Amino acid sequence: MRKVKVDLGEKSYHIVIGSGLGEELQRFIAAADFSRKALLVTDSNVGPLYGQQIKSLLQEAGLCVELAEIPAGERSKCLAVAESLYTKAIELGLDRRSPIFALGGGVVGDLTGFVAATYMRGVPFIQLPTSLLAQVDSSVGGKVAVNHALGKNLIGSFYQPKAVFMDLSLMRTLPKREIATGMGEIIKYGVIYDPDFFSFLEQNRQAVLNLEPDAATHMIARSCEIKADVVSQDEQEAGLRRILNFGHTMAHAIERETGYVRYNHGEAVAIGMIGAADISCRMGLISESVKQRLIDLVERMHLPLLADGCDVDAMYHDIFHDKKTVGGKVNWVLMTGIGSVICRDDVPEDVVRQAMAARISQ
Ligand SMILES: NC(=O)c1ccc[n+]([C@@H]2O[C@H](COP(=O)([O-])OP(=O)(O)OC[C@H]3O[C@@H](n4cnc5c(N)ncnc54)[C@H](O)[C@@H]3O)[C@@H](O)[C@H]2O)c1
Ligand SMILES: O=C(O)C(=O)C[C@@H](O)[C@H](O)[C@H](O)COP(=O)(O)O
Ligand SMILES: [Zn+2]
Repeated sequence: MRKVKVDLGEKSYHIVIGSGLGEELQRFIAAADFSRKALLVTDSNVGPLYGQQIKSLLQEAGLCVELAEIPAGERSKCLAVAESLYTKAIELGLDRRSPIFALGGGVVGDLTGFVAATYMRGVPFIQLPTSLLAQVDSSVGGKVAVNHALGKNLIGSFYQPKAVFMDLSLMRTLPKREIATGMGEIIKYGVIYDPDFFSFLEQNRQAVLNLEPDAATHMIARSCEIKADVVSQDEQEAGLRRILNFGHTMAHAIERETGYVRYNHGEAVAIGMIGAADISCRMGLISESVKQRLIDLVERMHLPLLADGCDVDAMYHDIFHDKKTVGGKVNWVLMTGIGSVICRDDVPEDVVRQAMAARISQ
């Protein structure tokens, strides 16, 4: 078992990483000051696999738990589904100390966190991430949100969980495509922070894709350490935290233009990272060979290099809804090498358009 601390003063919490974490979770609940009534939110794929098992664990720990199942998929990350969860919470009589647990991927985590942040102005929230992407990224750091028809994650808050329990054994049912999806965000950590981690991924590609225990534990723990380090220094994205958004300016435009269904988030991030590397190259910040190293790793992790169903004008329009766009200026996270990035708000329109055109299937 590994533990990583997210150091945020009174809001600090631990990420617990291991296989079969039931007892750890029960000990945490026993020590917490929660009301008895609790809500466990999951989705229609994860619920049938693990819903009852986790519900029983929580009941054994003394909670009176109701299971709420939302339809699987990004489309559920919306205000209408959030409202159905508020209704459930009110009907169950959840009070200000009632914990809400998110059991699932990033969709369940972001949506449930948003509900926990806003129901009665905030109730305890615990992340039980089950997808690779959720374990390495979305369950950590407290960004909670729902999507709006006009853009990704546009309605949200910063709301930290009380704890995160990552049980690697729950990922044995994860489809291969979802493992590759998680790799999109994992590669990001190598690019923005840690060249040795990037090399580790290059050298252990098959072991990490197979989620072999040692390789997977290192990959997940190192990703969490990097995210925890960044978030601990800049919880609300005043500066440094922007680097966690590497690849996301184009990714969010691709997701919006394809209705949030054609590409998984981590796939869109993979395409967006190459787009950002391309801009970096055109701006003279990196060489072609550095960009190619990223392209090679993305491709070898079975992630897409090009987006179908997008056009440059629409994507260019979308980036002005990005949260890093301030005063009409888009803040791009660009590479200066493998392991280092900078923010630039002076990328010319034609450079952005050329890089976008290069990422679109013709
Ligand atoms: N808050 C953040 O910091 C942050 C960071 C990264 C991504 N995100 C968000 O996370 C979302 C993407 O998360 P995701 O990739 O986990 O998508 P997801 O939640 O849709 O999960 C992917 C698929 O895998 C299934 N699944 C999950 N765990 C499983 C398991 N153990 N066995 C079998 N199937 C399982 C789900 O039902 C779903 O069909 C996006 O909305 C993205 O914007 C948020
Ligand atoms: O935690 C962060 O900070 C991130 O940017 C992580 C991203 O991987 C994640 O997709 C996040 O939800 C994007 O945030 P947004 O603020 O661009 O919506
Ligand atoms: Zn992301």
